[in-house]
Amino acid sequence: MTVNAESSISVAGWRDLPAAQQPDYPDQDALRGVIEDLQGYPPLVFAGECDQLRERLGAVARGEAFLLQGGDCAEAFDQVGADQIRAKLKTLLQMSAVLTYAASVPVVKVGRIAGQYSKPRSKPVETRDGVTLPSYRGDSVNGPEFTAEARTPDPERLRRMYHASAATLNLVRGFTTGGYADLRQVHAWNQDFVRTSASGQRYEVLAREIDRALSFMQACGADPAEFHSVEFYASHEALLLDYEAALTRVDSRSGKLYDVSGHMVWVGERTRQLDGAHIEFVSGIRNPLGVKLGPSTTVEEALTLIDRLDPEREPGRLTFITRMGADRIRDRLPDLVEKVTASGAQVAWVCDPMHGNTFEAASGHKTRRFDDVLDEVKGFFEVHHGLGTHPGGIHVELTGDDVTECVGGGNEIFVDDLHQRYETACDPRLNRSQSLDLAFLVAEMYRAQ
Ligand SMILES: O=C[C@H](O)[C@H](O)COP(=O)(O)O
Ligand SMILES: C=C(OP(=O)(O)O)C(=O)O
Repeated sequence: MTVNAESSISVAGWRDLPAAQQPDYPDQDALRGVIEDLQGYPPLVFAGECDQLRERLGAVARGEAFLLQGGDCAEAFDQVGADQIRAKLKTLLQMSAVLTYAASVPVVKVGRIAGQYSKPRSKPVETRDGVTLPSYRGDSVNGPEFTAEARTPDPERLRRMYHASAATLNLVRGFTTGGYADLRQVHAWNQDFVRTSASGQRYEVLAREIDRALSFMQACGADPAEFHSVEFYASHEALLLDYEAALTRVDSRSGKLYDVSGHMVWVGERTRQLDGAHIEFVSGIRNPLGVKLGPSTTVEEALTLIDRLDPEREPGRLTFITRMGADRIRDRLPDLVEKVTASGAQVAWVCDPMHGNTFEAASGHKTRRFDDVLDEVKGFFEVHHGLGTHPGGIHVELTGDDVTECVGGGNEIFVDDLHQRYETACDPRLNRSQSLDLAFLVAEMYRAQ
């Protein structure tokens, strides 16, 4: 890889276009200094890994695999610890084991991890007791504390994001290849969950079937390498374009540009304007791309996004992550899927059942109901079943910790419990038990089809 893509093949076109949701840095010289440094830092991921993920997502688009994408709403610098990273990974591995069995296809595992530090916000400022300050935009931009100092965008935080992402990826690579992800161990954790969770009985049949399948494999002497390590990829929202551009490099093998800040990047619902900087930027990189599609998305927008981002119609290049809301998915999704499919494009369709289902509880906590999350996934499966298309996966905000941020689930959390462990830096996440509930329930849906 050569450094600084902007001096060779260009991704610089985005600079002439309006870029939504960018921080207003008071010190532009400091920003330039950090960006120059970042341009010289080593890649966090390799182009070949991005290509491999694109191939895996190609299988999702063709209906031969399922995508499990999940992790924090917003990673935080003070949460880059072994325990937190291990707990997230453990939860994703447990979910993936259940889904693999139920779907009988490979599950492509992608974390919202090692780079998910930047948040688009509905409002640029926040007012408390008559004091107005810039909104918190993620640890890569400013601090969550409500003081003028913390809320002032600081470019040094971009450097911290790079180092936090590198440390996280390093540990994730160790965990996923160094024995921690052994399928028998993951299955034992799931059995433990089934035994101890309030809703566990419901999942006993499935857990027993998985147990028998594993025992059968063992009796046959089958012990494939895939049982002992997993492929795991990192993704985040490509929001801060100065950072993403600084980490965009020319791949020496192909001469093409890759954003080496993560394997997959996505463009969010608030920044996917067709004439905006974000779509222009990602159109120039070879990473597999996601685009979030909310309930206002028109068929024309979806088709234009395909023309811009996947002109070669390459399965795996583009994933549409729909986030309609439980009450709208059955209305809004069918037309999009039908017309996109009729156009001949082979995108992967993935359901984010979180972002269309947020509401504010009387206590002031932003929350989501587990039942709405589940209902949106159900609607997603129903729509695809009705059209004969592939429900390609789920994209979920979750943590491995026992937080109390979303209400409902097997070990029911009530609105009055929210204050107990409400720790998210931005939006509410499913906790470990709710995440596993979701995996078992999605597995049941898959089998019902
Ligand atoms: O995670 C997504 C967005 O950043 C988040 O939903 C925005 O939340 P806000 O409406 O509180 O700004
Ligand atoms: C901001 C996010 O989602 P959306 O763009 O769908 O609102 C997110 O996934 O963090």
